Amino acid sequence: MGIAILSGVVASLESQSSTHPKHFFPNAKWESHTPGTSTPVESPDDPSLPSRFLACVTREDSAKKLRVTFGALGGLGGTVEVLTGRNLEAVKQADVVILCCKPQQAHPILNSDGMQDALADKLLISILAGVTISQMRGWVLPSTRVVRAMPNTPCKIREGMTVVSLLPDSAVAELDRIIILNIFSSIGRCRFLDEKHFDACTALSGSGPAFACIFLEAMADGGVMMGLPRAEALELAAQTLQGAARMTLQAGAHPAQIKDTVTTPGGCTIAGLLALEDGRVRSTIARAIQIATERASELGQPSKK
Ligand SMILES: NC(=O)C1=CN([C@@H]2O[C@H](COP(=O)(O)OP(=O)(O)OC[C@H]3O[C@@H](n4cnc5c(N)ncnc54)[C@H](OP(=O)(O)O)[C@@H]3O)[C@@H](O)[C@H]2O)C=CC1
Ligand SMILES: O=C(O)[C@@H]1CCC=N1
Repeated sequence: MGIAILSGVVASLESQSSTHPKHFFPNAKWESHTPGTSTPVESPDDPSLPSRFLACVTREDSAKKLRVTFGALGGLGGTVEVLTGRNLEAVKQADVVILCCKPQQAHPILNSDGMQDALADKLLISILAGVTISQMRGWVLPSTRVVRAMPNTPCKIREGMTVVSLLPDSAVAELDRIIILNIFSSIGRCRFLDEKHFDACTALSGSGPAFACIFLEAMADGGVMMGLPRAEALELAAQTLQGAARMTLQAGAHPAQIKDTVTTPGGCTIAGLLALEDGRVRSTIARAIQIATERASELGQPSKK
């Protein structure tokens, strides 16, 4: 997920630099550690804009993959510095850290020698499922501003959905909010929501691309069953799902209204819809979100066994 965030941010900065060159600061100090941690240091001209990125991992194999991935982006992607086993060194140089490790790795990482001091007075954005702001506050110094964000993989192509939560008593300043929006609005939609909704958001939009792709793949399979070539079936299914989603997002159409408009009386759509209802597709999908929400709440928590 860290790769998706950093790839999207880099792509966004590239497009800004070509349209608004004066807003782009290639030598500014904004560093980002991904996937383990992601750390920006502020630009001398505009402290809310990123310019330098550090990506941290523990395995040299991962580092090699990251260098290839970011190198292939070209431009700013080639400037991403990938560090192996050097979290502390990277965090010390940074103002903003994005924590992108697995939920159970947060505590050991944040409690490693020198990390609390390195994070003092900095913005720490965790994208971890399950791990609460209160838990993380207990693992850092009071001066570290802790925020949770739940992005999703489409951030990689700047079509992401990110939900951000901060506690009402949070010391998160206006500049932090601008930095958070600069990061996550540049790679898709970004919305602030109360932390009590975080597990549901984790399931719905965080895990959502996986659920949507089951539907996408199944639609394409149906087309293949009826003789369509695989590639065309997938294109038709993907563009159709995108079109329907955009009608809701851009035109404000309710899904039921879109469905009714497609459904010619006595036609083929109602025949297909009834087959879906026979398979209890709605409750199956909704229950998947429920179960995933319940599982999200367990992640990063002490085992009850
Ligand atoms: N995948 C998704 O769609 C989403 C995931 N998330 C959250 O993002 C987090 C990561 O998930 P995901 O990307 O799927 O998991 P991955 O296992 O793919 O990524 C974890 C990354 O963290 C690195 N890492 C592990 N330990 C350390 C460490 N001690 N120091 C530095 N880097 C470390 C790993 O590299 P190495 O193995 O080399 O150490 C790896 O690159 C999870 O907490 C998840 O809840 C949130 C939203 C969506
Ligand atoms: O599967 C997971 O736990 C993570 C969180 C949301 C998406 N992936």
